[in-house]
Amino acid sequence: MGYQGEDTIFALSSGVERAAIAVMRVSGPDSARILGQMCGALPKARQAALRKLWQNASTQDSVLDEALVLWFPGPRSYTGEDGFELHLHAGPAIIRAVSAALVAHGARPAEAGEFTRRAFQNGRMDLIEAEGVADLVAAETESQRRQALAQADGALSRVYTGWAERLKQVLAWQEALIDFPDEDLPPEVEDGIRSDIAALMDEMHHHMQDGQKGERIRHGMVFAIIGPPNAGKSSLLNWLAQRDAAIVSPVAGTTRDALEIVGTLAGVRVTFVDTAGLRDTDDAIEAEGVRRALFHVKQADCVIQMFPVGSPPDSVFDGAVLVGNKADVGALPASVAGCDVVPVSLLTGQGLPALHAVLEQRALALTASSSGVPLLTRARHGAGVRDACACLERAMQQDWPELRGEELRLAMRALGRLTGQVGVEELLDAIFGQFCIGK
Ligand SMILES: Nc1nc2c(ncn2[C@@H]2O[C@H](COP(=O)(O)OP(=O)(O)OP(=O)(O)O)[C@@H](O)[C@H]2O)c(=O)[nH]1
Ligand SMILES: [K+]
Ligand SMILES: [Mg+2]
Repeated sequence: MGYQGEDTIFALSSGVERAAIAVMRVSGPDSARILGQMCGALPKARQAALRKLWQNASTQDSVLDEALVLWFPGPRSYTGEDGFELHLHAGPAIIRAVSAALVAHGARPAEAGEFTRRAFQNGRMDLIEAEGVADLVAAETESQRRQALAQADGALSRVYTGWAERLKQVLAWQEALIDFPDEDLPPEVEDGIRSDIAALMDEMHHHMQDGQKGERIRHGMVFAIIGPPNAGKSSLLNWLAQRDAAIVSPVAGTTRDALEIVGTLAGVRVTFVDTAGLRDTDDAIEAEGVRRALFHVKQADCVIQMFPVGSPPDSVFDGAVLVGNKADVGALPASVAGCDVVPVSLLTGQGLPALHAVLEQRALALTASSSGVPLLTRARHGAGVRDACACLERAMQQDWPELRGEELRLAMRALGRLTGQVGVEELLDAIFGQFCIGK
């Protein structure tokens, strides 16, 4: 038998909004006893059975609900422990009564992430996969769903365990050098070690450079719309939002506070920020708006720089999508300062599908893996890979075989911490505390 939590825990595992059915999930050593006390003889393992639920089945005292009951004996369960699920009618009074009965029989409410934590401690999944489960529950967009599903399924874990396996090989060669210093080991051994380490470092560097992309998918990106007053920035925001989110008027300096709306581009969550028109001004409030606009430019993953016909900008922000507006009233240049202009008219709608396609391409480029390797999705992963890489760098500079071996071992430890194979006890509270109750 694997890890058993001391307590038997329960939680409502379906959403909290009004629904027809509520799923109560129970896990722990007393599961069989408690289920027996509530519904009599246990149903067949992993097969749904319709049962009356009682406060006490043996005396047929107080029927609580009629429910679908699923019995999951360990270790082939989500947590690896004995557990069961009750699919209840979702009335709040039923949920309260069943919860009270579970407590009366000795179970206690689960803490956030406790089911998945037990699954991890029972070896049902590693830490990276557990984090994928948390992301899956929180996924709102297509790209978040795809990324979390792959991670929960072990795609990212396989990258890290693959690196750890290769390091183990390198370490074996390194130990041969330590154990047989006087033998005539061929010089290829030393060369092989160095080139293997170099190849690993190369892959780690690529992975770290892609690091922001996975986090962009998880958290979403920010696209800031900036430009001079009356360029049509708020008009563009409204078109992206498909509603009148921002005030549009012919008065220059209409927008003061930055205004954010959330949408998606190519399945990626994007927050669009409309900002105050950039210009020198004596108006203190407008000046504060300009200061905030420039702040948003710094924070943004992508800048949409707008200008109206007749007023091309002197300079273009680094990496900006440059949009020329009001194509209906005059001609726009094909490019400004070496940057292509996307010509549009928010008034007539001309050029807007093409602009949308450009923005989608940008969203994809900012989130696509450049190496084909799954993206790292959390700062924790970035820090772990960085640690491993730093050890390898020191290993490369080491001439003493023993010291190089030590650095290789430390690099393996850093990778082991990522998947939860070594020394993570102190991390677990932080990681699983971010889960919702019932997962
Ligand atoms: N002719 C024409 N007018 C436009 C177009 N797009 C916007 N406008 C008008 O230009 C004026 C300014 O538009 P806004 O969207 O408020 O411009 P803004 O950049 O947000 O302006 P500030 O918030 O003041 O910086 C409004 O009167 C719009 O109706 C366009 O494509 N063609
Ligand atoms: K305006
Ligand atoms: Mg505006």
